[in-house]
Amino acid sequence: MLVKRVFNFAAAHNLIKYHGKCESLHGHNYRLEVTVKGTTNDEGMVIDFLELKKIVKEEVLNILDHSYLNDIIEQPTAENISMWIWNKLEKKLKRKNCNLYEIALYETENNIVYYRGE
Ligand SMILES: Nc1nc2c(c(=O)[nH]1)N=C([C@H](O)[C@H](O)COP(=O)(O)OP(=O)(O)OP(=O)(O)O)CN2
Ligand SMILES: [Zn+2]
Repeated sequence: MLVKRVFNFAAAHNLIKYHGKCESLHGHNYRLEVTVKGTTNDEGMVIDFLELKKIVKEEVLNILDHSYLNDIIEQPTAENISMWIWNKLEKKLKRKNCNLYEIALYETENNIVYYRGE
């Protein structure tokens, strides 16, 4: 069973190794979807939505929201940001009954990256 929670954060970046308009400093309102896969526990939950929110807030949003991403992630494309988020969350979301399944990062409503650890 898959359980997903949706988050939003705003951040600025410039893609230094990219030749085009995204070389210049600009920002996005990112939509982040974190999906956990597993089986239900005694409480009937794969993972408590509130716990998922706390972990993502502490590990990701408190760092990335309203940040200049280049200070945190080298060449912060949606692909590289997704991998960084995966690496921050994978161990924190590993349980007997579930683990991290997918990161979906929407840079715009049309530009989306999905990462499942490979
Ligand atoms: N594979 C990737 N390609 C691009 C990335 C990326 O992270 N991965 N990033 C950018 C720019 O940073 C940015 O996303 C471009 O955004 P925007 O100009 O808003 O994109 P669109 O022109 O497609 O605008 P829409 O409103 O979504 O149509 C570039 N490429
Ligand atoms: Zn951009």
